[in-house]
Amino acid sequence: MTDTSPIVRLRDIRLERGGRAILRDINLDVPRGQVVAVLGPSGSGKSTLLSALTGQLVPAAGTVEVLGRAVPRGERELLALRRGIGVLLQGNGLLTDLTAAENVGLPLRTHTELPEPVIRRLVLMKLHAVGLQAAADAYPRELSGGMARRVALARALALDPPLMIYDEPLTGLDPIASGVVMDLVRRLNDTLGLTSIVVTHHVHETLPVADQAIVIANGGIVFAGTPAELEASDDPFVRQFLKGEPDGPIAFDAAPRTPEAA
Ligand SMILES: Nc1ncnc2c1ncn2[C@@H]1O[C@H](COP(=O)(O)OP(=O)(O)OP(=O)(O)O)[C@@H](O)[C@H]1O
Repeated sequence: MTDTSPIVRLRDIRLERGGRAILRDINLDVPRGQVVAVLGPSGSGKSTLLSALTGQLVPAAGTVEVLGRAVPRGERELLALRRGIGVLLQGNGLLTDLTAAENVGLPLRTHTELPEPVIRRLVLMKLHAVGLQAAADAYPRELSGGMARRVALARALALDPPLMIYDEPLTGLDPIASGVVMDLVRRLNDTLGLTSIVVTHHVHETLPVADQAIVIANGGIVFAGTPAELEASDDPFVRQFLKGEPDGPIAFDAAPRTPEAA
């Protein structure tokens, strides 16, 4: 039977950093199979939200369920959960003295006891999935920014996680490389049966491949809906964010300012 429960479920979440509430009253369901864009101005708390999904940040209030279970506290259980979450971080995180293939093979060598020929085969499959099989023996410095991002993506996919999290996947990429990466995010999501959460402020590159979008601002979710609904919204928060205007209901420094957020 197909599991129709949300792959991520947040209920009444409050997230604090340094004793200050960054996000409050967050409720969110991420349905399986979707690409969900998490948008918001710099400093609004997008990365903070992600850290609650991976168990790096324990909420001050509320519940977080990922992959059908409450995010655990224990180190061993957290490691098991994280094997089911592929994370592509902003800086790629590729090891410079390893080839593309060795970078992609790293999670397989660290977390499985698969024999070397099987690992080699899996690595080539992952590189093929991102269109870079021919670059297997190249070092990161020999790759363009877009290619390096795709190698990092192949590595995030190495353990076949059902949930992919992308934190600003387009940072530093030109428009063509950005298009290639976002197309890949969508295609891999659909062909591998994944769910993808894409945190970004690259709204116009991300919305075309997203099923749902949420906008975070002023310490909460100010919009949740489809990209078409987002574009059509006349909510002042949404309009200000989409137009990138400094004046409006979103505080310029994006720090929560209301008394209850203190
Ligand atoms: N370790 C920390 N201690 C204290 N405050 C923090 C910490 N990390 C982040 N913050 C604060 O939390 C707020 C949200 O930061 P966060 O990185 O989640 O925002 P973001 O939306 O991901 O921003 P960006 O788009 O710039 O990456 C910011 O005001 C930031 O200064």
